[in-house]
Amino acid sequence: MQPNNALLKNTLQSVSAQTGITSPANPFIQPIRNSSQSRQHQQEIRCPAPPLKCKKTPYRTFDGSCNNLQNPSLGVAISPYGRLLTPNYSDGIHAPPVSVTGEDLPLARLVSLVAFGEADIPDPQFTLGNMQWGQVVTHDMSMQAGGTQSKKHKTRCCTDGGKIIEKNIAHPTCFPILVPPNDPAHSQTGRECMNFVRTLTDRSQKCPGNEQKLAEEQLTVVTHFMDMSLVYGNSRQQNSPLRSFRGGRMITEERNGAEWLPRSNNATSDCDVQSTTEVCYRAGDVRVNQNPGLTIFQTILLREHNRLADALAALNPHYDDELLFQEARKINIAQYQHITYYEWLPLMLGAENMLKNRLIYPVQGGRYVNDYDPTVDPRVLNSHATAAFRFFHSQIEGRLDLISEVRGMSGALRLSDWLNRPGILEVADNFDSLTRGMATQPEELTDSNFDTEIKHFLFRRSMAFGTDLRALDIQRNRDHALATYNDFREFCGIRRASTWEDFLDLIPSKKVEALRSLYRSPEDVDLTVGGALEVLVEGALAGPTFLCILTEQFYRTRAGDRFFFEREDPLVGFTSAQLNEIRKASVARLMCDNGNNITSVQTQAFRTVSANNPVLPCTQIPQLDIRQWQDLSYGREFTVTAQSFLENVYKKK
Ligand code: HEM
Repeated sequence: MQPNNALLKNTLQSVSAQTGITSPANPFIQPIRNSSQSRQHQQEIRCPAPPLKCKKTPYRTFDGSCNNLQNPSLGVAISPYGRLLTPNYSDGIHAPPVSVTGEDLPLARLVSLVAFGEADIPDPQFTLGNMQWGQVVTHDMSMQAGGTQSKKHKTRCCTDGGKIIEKNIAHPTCFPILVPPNDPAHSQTGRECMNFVRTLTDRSQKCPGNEQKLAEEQLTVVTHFMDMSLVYGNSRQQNSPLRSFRGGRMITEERNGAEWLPRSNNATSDCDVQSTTEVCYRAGDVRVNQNPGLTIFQTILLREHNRLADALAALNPHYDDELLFQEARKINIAQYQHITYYEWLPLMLGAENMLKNRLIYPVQGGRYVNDYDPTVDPRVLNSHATAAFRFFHSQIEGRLDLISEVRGMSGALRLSDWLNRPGILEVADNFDSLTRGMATQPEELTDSNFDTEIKHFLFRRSMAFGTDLRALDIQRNRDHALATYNDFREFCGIRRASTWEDFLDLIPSKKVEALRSLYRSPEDVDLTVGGALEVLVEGALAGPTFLCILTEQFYRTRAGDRFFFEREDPLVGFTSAQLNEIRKASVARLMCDNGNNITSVQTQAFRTVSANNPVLPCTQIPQLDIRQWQDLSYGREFTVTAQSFLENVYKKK
């Protein structure tokens, strides 16, 4: 079956027409500050040894160790993803899956072109901020080892001219995405190959536990917990260079009256900058610069930390830097977990579904929820990170609107012009205009369409075309050898299909026809593909199979986290009065408090503006009252350290 050329031509034309939209000239003029930081970029990927001893402390470790006291390594940075089902390697250990007939699976790029559309349909209910928060949660929870994501990978599986490098001379981790003949985009430039490097595994990195030749498990290099590791880093070594060690603050750089993320000391390797003076940032996560919306949220969350640290310092001048830092971090993470579980996830997974499956509880005020269960495995599931959660790539919009305080549109950016080039945020009013844009512009409808900007132009770096995120997702599914769509249907209690017609219970007939034209058997359909073609469950933004995986993941992420913010635990929890304040947090409040000069936003910023959700002055958006953190249990004459604070916690019990 031939891909639909006409459709692509139309969309290509409309995208190139967008190039005319405001694309501010290269504006980045700040001198580089030399620092000895951002060592995480050269970090070697080695599985850590288990911690020798876990300390009793109210605070999380940076690397996620000692969250589970019975198994202190569970969920630590640089460890394997979890699995729900046995991997589907064709050799049982390492080789990507093939068809049940023994033949190759259809090319990932062909599947992307034939099974997925690229229609531009704005979502009537949800804003671009909804999509963007999802990427924040993603980056907090996982990052496949060895991936550079936005930066050009050092391992080349294709020549720069787009030809395949022969298997016998290519790097063993190469698994290039082959471009089908007549590809509507790449046939125009003769590209035959898109780079793809396989994820590093417990076996490739010689991690303890897989000395026998067992099936490989891919490694994720960030902590599995929802702990804002993207802001604070995934180890003490990553965290230290991000801290100012004064007043509990993280390092920021002040320019033009605003606080910005600190600059990377190697802009040319960390970003796709066009000059060495162009701004490129560093943060707890190396993906920080990937796209403007992501960098905005990273900045907002960093500014929020410093805002909280300053407020705590004013309230408790006897606290030392470490205590201020850890308390601000604890509040920041709690607010973020609250927003994620009570404001964001209900839109994605459906509030009723979440209540039913104990992902949220109908609690208010300062009431605790004591559902921590040390037997729950908190690790990020491979099927979640590699298939189900990536379905929300469908929400990405290729055009970013610049919106003024009175909610007028003053311009727009083309996404592929600004990937890995964050300096655009420091130009004029762009930071606030794009933040308001995230609260105003609709995201793309969550469906089987993926924006041309990510399907044909991703990371194009001034070239005519780039790579294809949908094809990357499909190839990654095979790299990680996820069990098939049919296997996951069965796992989720849905009838296993034995004929193509059996898929009609969840997938529209046109899409089943597309699958039939691509795959040799219903048994071959990749999870990433089948799951993304299902009709959405009422009230949620995923079909039944993905909803089952996502629900399982977010149950584990809360019930398996000893530090989850709703716990009553006197050591790691909050007082009831403090919990009541945490529950006032919202993404709207974060935008109000941490924009450069944002003075109004709607209360539910993940939802589009409407009569029920009007833009309001920030003064009307509920706000946490930091006075609940005033600590009067010490005399003011001496400095309170994290250690003496802890001793006091014990004394009180
Ligand atoms: C403009 C926005 C975004 C861009 C450009 C983007 C791009 C990418 C890229 C390039 C990868 C790695 C692909 C690979 O090599 O396998 C990736 C991985 C991923 N993305 Fe996105 N993404 C965006 C937004 C989102 C959103 C909104 C979500 C979910 C709500 C999401 C979820 C994921 C997940 C779960 C992964 C795998 C993470 C891991 O390594 O374990 N992304 N994305």
